[in-house]
Amino acid sequence: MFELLATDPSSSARRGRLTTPHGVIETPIFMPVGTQATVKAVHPQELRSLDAQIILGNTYHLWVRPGTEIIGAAGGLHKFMNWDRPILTDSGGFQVFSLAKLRKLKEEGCYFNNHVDGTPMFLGPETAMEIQATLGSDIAMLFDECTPWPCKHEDARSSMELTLRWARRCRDWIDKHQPQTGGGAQLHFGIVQGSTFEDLRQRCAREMVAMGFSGYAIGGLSVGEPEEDMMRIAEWTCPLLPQNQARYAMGLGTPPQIVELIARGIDMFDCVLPTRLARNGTAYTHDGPMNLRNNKFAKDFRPLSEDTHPLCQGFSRAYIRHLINTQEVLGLRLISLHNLHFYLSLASRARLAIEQGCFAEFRAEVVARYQNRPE
Ligand SMILES: CO[C@@H]1O[C@H](CNc2nc3cc4c(=O)[nH]c(N)nc4cc3[nH]2)[C@@H](O)[C@H]1O
Repeated sequence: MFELLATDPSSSARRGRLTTPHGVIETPIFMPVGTQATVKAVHPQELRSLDAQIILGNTYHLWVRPGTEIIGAAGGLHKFMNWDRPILTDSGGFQVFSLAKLRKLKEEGCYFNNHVDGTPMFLGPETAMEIQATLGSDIAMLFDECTPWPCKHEDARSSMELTLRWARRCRDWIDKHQPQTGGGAQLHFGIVQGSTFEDLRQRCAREMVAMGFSGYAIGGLSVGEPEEDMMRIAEWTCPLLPQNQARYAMGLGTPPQIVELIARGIDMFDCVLPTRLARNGTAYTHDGPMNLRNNKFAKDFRPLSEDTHPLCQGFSRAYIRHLINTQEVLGLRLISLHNLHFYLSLASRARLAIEQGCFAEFRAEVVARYQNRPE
């Protein structure tokens, strides 16, 4: 259940609260990505110290390895990974198209050879629902086709119509196998497709909402489309999604993109950038990304940042640069913790700004100060 707690007079930003079987999520929220049952290099207790309220898992990856038999025998994904707060699992559609080999897309679903050992597999709407029921995630995403970008209107339409037919099959599966609602019941989010076409996005939103899910994601974003298209798609779609349900922009984004999407009515975000870029030495700051491998930090003994996680305090830029250059594990851990702190506190500052009626000033400050070029 999603409660709308406050709205911003200067934009479509909202302050909300989403209740799930493993806990309450305050929105707007950033969700650290934990694809293979771990947020890379970060301990669950560190995630709690970062105030991570919900993390992501992935159906495709966990089904391929270690497999649902093992995770089921462990009692589900929470027990398996020792994480007792909410988990959202993506349905696997995106990863099948971005990772698997020799894919054959059919009406019933997708046949492919998995990316690890080439074993032939099949993933369709009902299979994706069954896997996520076994994982026991708090929020399960419907099985959809992430429409590639760019594409022609007719291709976007047929892809979006396939996503709607698959959504119907997910709906029927849920009604048959998980009819209970509330309490410990798994939530299911629909995913709106339609590429960069307003008519398709609006038709998909209307038909997805008519099937009645617990929340809605905007899919088909962060696939290479220009930022202005990303923002326009959010503007077209959010007004057609229920005010009293959560909206989730999948795979997004940079700090300014997140703030601009909050302003357009998005409540939930996931992005690999804070953890992925940490592994190549890039730390986020309010003034933009800072690549610590750069020679100019060789004798820079200032702290990583004035605004960082307690576990990252006491380490200089020069020291962290040394760790990254020598592939020392502590280097990627420190920057991962710092970047997750940056993204999670950005969301927390947005929540406070909406509550205090100063979101417009917060938005202007974040966007003006952040320079997309690495320092
Ligand atoms: C730009 O970074 C690359 O791109 C990914 C982020 N971008 C992204 N767009 C997505 C769209 C969808 C979708 O339409 N449907 C479903 N079910 N899941 C999705 C997951 C998505 N993730 C990162 O993984 C990274 O590789």
